[in-house]
Amino acid sequence: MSLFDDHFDIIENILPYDGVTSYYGKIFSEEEANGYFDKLMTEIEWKSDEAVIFGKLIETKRKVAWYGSESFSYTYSGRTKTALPWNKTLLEIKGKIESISGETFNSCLLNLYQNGSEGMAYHSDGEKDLKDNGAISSVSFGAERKFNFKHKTTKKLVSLILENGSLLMMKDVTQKFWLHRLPTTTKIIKPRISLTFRTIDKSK
Ligand SMILES: O=C(O)CCC(=O)C(=O)O
Ligand SMILES: [Fe+2]
Repeated sequence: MSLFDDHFDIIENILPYDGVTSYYGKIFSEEEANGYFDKLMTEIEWKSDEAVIFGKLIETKRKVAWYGSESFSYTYSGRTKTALPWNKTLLEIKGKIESISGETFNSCLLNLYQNGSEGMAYHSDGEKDLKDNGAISSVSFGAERKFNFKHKTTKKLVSLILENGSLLMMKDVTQKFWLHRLPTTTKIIKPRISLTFRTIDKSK
């Protein structure tokens, strides 16, 4: 299948300035997306996330997993993790987003939020192991959730809904100027999985 066989209602840039973040909408059919959701629930080695906050080791409710092309180690929130090898499902999804976007990725952080009480606070993904200004692709399965961006200095807010089977691509200087979060909500009672594909720069 060529790039041009796919037609999406892409929003080229949801940000008004200081970065490029494209929303491709649903890149998988409802049926495909639900199939991937079920596979990822059972195939992925989900673990509670651990973070060191104010010198204390805490466990988050959100579950995570870390996969990659090599057994990369990845440090965030003061903890180092080692990537598991890709499985068939992840390679399929990775292939699809690479063909759509023309970008390549060598690792993926997966998040499982059981319901709206679980989210992720404002942060940017400019970790030192990542390629500078490398694209970060976030694919969503399951419950639709709101997603917010906040500019680091102007405090401008941008909000969108991440649909089942959708792709959001943060590129260029987005991480440098904007924070993003998955806000919690009492309205959502179903689980959501996100896959955030990244590029680890081994020379760093
Ligand atoms: O779940 C999401 O869509 C966001 C995840 C995220 O920001 C991250 O893993 O860094
Ligand atoms: Fe993030």
